[in-house]
Amino acid sequence: MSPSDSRSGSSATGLMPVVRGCRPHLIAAALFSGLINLLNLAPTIFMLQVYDRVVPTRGVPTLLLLTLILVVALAVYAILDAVRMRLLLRASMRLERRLAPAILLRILGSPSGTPMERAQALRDFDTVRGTLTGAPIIALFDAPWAPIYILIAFLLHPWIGLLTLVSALLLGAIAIASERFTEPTVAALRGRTALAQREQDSSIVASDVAQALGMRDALVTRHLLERADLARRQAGLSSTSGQFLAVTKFLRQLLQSLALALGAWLAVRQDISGGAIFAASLLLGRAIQPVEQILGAIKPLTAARSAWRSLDAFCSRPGPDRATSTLPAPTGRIEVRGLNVVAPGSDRPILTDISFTVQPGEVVALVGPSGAGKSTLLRVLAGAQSPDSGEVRIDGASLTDWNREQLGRHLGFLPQVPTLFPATVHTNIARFRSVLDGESETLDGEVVAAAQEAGAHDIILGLPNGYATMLERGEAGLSAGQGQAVALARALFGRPTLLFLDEPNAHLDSEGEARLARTIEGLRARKATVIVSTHRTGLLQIVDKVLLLRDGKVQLFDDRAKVIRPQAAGRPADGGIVTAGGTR
Ligand SMILES: Nc1ncnc2c1ncn2[C@@H]1O[C@H](COP(=O)(O)OP(=O)(O)OP(=O)(O)O)[C@@H](O)[C@H]1O
Repeated sequence: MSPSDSRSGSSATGLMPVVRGCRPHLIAAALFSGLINLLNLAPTIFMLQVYDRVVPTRGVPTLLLLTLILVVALAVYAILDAVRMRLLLRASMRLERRLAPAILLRILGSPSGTPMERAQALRDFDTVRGTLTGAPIIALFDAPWAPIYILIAFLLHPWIGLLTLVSALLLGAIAIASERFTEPTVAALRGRTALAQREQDSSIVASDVAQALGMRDALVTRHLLERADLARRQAGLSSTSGQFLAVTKFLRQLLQSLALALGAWLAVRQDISGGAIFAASLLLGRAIQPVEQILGAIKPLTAARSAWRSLDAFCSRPGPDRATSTLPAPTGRIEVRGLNVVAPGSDRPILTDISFTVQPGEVVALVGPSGAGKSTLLRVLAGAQSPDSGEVRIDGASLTDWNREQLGRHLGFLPQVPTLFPATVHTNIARFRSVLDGESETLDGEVVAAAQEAGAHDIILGLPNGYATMLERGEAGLSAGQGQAVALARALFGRPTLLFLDEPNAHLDSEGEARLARTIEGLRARKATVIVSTHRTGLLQIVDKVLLLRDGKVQLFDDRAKVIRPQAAGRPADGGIVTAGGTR
């Protein structure tokens, strides 16, 4: 079963519907928390009974019975505590099962947000899921039980009840003040830490280039400054939280001792029994414990809440889960109508009002100066980037109506940067099909066929482990030409009928270019539609049409024969484009 089949929670916008599915576990955990908190009173009651019943009467059998009851109560307490943790674990697993596929699909399958925002979304999810099984959530469940302890304290004596109530309110107020003080810093720190981590990761990946360009010291200084700033803010936050914690600890000790003193005074006045002196102190401790726990849990709970909000906002954006139709395999007709793309975060046009039609089996060369928009156009055609307006139709159906996974199997895309994944060459070429369908000889055959069609078979056999060569860091372990050859084989895997190739000859020698020309001839022979961008002119001799882009606009789209100057025998192919305006 593929993730797209199992994303039960992905169709709803936002996360609440899925979280509602965890409600039974959370309600049960809350109920168990109630029982646990009631059983938490067992030692207090035991002590009251021992002082007031056993000691005055010297009743050893009563003591034995009371001890037995206490042992049973504490054992049940321990069991319930373990069951409560199991319930929370199951809620967390459920969240993982129901939400992780939807979030991963959104992260990997939709253009929602920048890559950094998408990476952050998964970290946010892990924070939320982790909080569900940790001490902070337990503190939340225990908090409502403080009033019960206060009530019992009132039953002991109104003065003891009042002191317990005041103590809980005082410590509660400190908890709230601490939250108010620290929340903005926690949120800001979280964003800055994530940014600093991403910047450090980028520097590590590009450290070789930085060294070559003499940028090492500057980068080290930049990160040190960043780290110093973060450390300063973290220290400020810890110091504020620490002060609140210190005040809380002081008050706790003081109030418990005061409870003891108050109990003793009431006992001297014979208002309460001797046992109630210690019970008063214990009860006060129990009543303020949940408050203290909440104080300690504020930081993680605030972080989890802010992670939750960002995740909810991310999941409320348009996702990949629009209902799409499974259509017949495309024949390869491409219609582009009024396509416009602007640079992200600005209104600078990259592509303006692009319209053209390519018939099945045609080979089109996409040419134009650097920055003309060729790569952007190919990315839009392949569905790797969404246009700001206009549309691309494949066999009459808009790209947005196609089931992307289905269309992807009929589509080959060679991006300008090969973008190989950390896996074996085989897995890369097979587009990770083995993960869904398992290894098979048929799959091996298809991989080798694609590599042969791309002219990459011999290159791959020359790698240390051939097709099993592990690309630890994508194409980093390969030469530029090898990386491009593997990426071309991946584009040709599964004999696609639509091919979008971005400068496939960028790293090829003349022999490689001739091989590429044969590959494209082969594609034309099997009626595949090919749009290939190139700066080199050799390929122009074998295409059917030429599309010239300049400043993001179509300058010319016509049959090759009408626009390319024929190649003179014995001359290197310059393939100059001839238009009414002269040679380009
Ligand atoms: N992510 C981006 N953010 C902002 N501008 C971008 C982005 N990607 C591309 N551009 C801009 O879009 C324009 C077209 O870029 P594109 O890579 O499509 O050109 P190209 O014709 O393929 O160039 P080349 O031949 O050098 O590869 C350029 O001006 C580039 O600065």
